[in-house]
Amino acid sequence: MTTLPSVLITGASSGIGAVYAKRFASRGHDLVLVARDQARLQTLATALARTHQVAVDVLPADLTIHQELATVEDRLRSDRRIGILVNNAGLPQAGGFLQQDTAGIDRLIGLNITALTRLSAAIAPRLAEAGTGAIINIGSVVGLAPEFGMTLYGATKAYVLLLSQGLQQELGPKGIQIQAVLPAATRTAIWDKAGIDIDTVTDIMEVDELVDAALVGFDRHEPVTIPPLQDAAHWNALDTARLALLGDLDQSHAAQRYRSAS
Ligand SMILES: NC(=O)C1=CN([C@@H]2O[C@H](COP(=O)(O)OP(=O)(O)OC[C@H]3O[C@@H](n4cnc5c(N)ncnc54)[C@H](OP(=O)(O)O)[C@@H]3O)[C@@H](O)[C@H]2O)C=CC1
Ligand SMILES: CC(=O)[C@H](N)C(=O)O
Repeated sequence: MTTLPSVLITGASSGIGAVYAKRFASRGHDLVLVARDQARLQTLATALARTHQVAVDVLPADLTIHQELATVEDRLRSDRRIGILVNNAGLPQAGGFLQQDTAGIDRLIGLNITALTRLSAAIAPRLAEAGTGAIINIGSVVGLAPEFGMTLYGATKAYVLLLSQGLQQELGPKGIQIQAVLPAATRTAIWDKAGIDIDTVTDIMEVDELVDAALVGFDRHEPVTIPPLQDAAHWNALDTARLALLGDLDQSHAAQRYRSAS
């Protein structure tokens, strides 16, 4: 029996989540796999259990349906073996902002924001009490790039980054490791769901390379890991500029440029 924490991975039926499942299984962690496609989850679970001699549970759930989300929250609250949550399930945006309908907006925000937040909130108190554990949130470089024309999706990923950074501040001192992972274009089924022909994407990372790099960042306890970013100095400069901006805020007076001339 393993003494390592179990890992609950959302969106484990394909792409990035399925590779996280393989990697954590190969490290000897028991798993709980969440997604809608029970058959795919079961096939993966059987293969991983056989290959790595770990226990793999399948917990099918549509995380945009509140009752099904609640089942996963209950599992995170009650199963004390689960010490790592990988918030990976996510939907892309098909079309521009004018093409979004209300049901689609609800679904995208429901999965990319609400489910990720509620699952984090479900596990965090138990991890804080234990003084150990980790939450990995999968964001996207699109969350840094309003220029990419995926405004709604990008906004959900900007939320993932800010939530993760806030949780680092709040929960880091309580012993919980928080990592935001920001992939760029990665070869998975998400492109098809976004209505984009993957063959038209010229620079694309293979999913194994993406997850292996993200896990290097995890093992180094990086708060933010951006596998495709070649020079980490760019991220550091952005963060330094952000802190300088905060230091320049005067809450009591408007800046001179906004004061009337009279
Ligand atoms: N691939 C890329 O280029 C990039 C991806 N990302 C992010 O990586 C994460 C994983 O995406 P990726 O692996 O690429 O895409 P995939 O489409 O391959 O995987 C998405 C996963 O989410 C699950 N999922 C979708 N909808 C729901 C739902 N309603 N409830 C529960 N699970 C759901 C899917 O399973 P099922 O259908 O069985 O429910 C699937 O396992 C996402 O958050 C995405 O935004 C970030 C940057 C780049
Ligand atoms: C299809 C996409 O937008 C991709 N998931 C990304 O985040 O780059």
